[in-house]
Amino acid sequence: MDKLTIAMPKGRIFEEAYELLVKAGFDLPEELDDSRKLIVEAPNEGFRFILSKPMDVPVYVEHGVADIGIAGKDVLLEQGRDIHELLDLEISRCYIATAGLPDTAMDEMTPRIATKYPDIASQFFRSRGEQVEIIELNGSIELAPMIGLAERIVDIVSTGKTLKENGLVEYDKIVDITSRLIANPVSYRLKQKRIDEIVERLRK
Ligand SMILES: Nc1ncnc2c1ncn2[C@@H]1O[C@H](COP(=O)(O)OP(=O)(O)OP(=O)(O)O)[C@@H](O)[C@H]1O
Ligand SMILES: O=P(O)(O)OC[C@H]1O[C@H](OP(=O)(O)OP(=O)(O)O)[C@H](O)[C@@H]1O
Repeated sequence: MDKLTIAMPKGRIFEEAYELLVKAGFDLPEELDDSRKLIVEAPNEGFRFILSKPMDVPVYVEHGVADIGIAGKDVLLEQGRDIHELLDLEISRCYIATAGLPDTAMDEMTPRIATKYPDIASQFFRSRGEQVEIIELNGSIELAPMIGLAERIVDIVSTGKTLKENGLVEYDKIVDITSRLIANPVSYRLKQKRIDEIVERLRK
């Protein structure tokens, strides 16, 4: 049987995704959860896991070097890649929102928006007919309004703790986010039976 390659995101989605796979009864090697290896075999399942940055999971899947993978809906919306979304895993729940300093209007000619999600942010402001300048950052997005780099941010909110502790408030909720099981379209066609079995076990 052909080995199935599964792209797993490292970082905060990993723990919940790993737990979900264990709950679904998959026989996973301990080293998947407890090593620095980037390729981990699960011989009893006929799987091979590759461990990548969350933003890179859809890249591996789109190029077909991973058959399936787990990715945040935020990453899927931002990248708009040619992949199939198979299942909402309902893990790593959060949402994307605009936020900024309290009681501030966006009354500049072209307000600056700091974000890790330039596409989602542009689309949101375009849909409201507002012209903005997008400033792309890689993390600590909440810093931007505090230090005068931007009037608003577009970022993930989960507990709201980061906004609160930095004296920021939420303005608009843009979209709810959870992690999804995704597949390469060709892999899905060729290995549909095995992939559907995985989907069914995870759905339960
Ligand atoms: N606060 C949060 N609560 C729940 N899920 C989150 C939260 N922040 C991000 N996520 C989800 O987890 C994914 C990012 O995970 P993580 O923070 O580990 O990676 P990252 O942002 O690439 O971080 P780093 O670059 O520090 O590795 C996002 O795509 C999103 O779907
Ligand atoms: O609402 P909360 O529960 O506080 O979570 C939201 C924070 O979590 C994420 O940041 P992350 O920890 O990934 O840090 P980074 O943006 O600096 O990478 C996100 O970008 C927010 O800053």
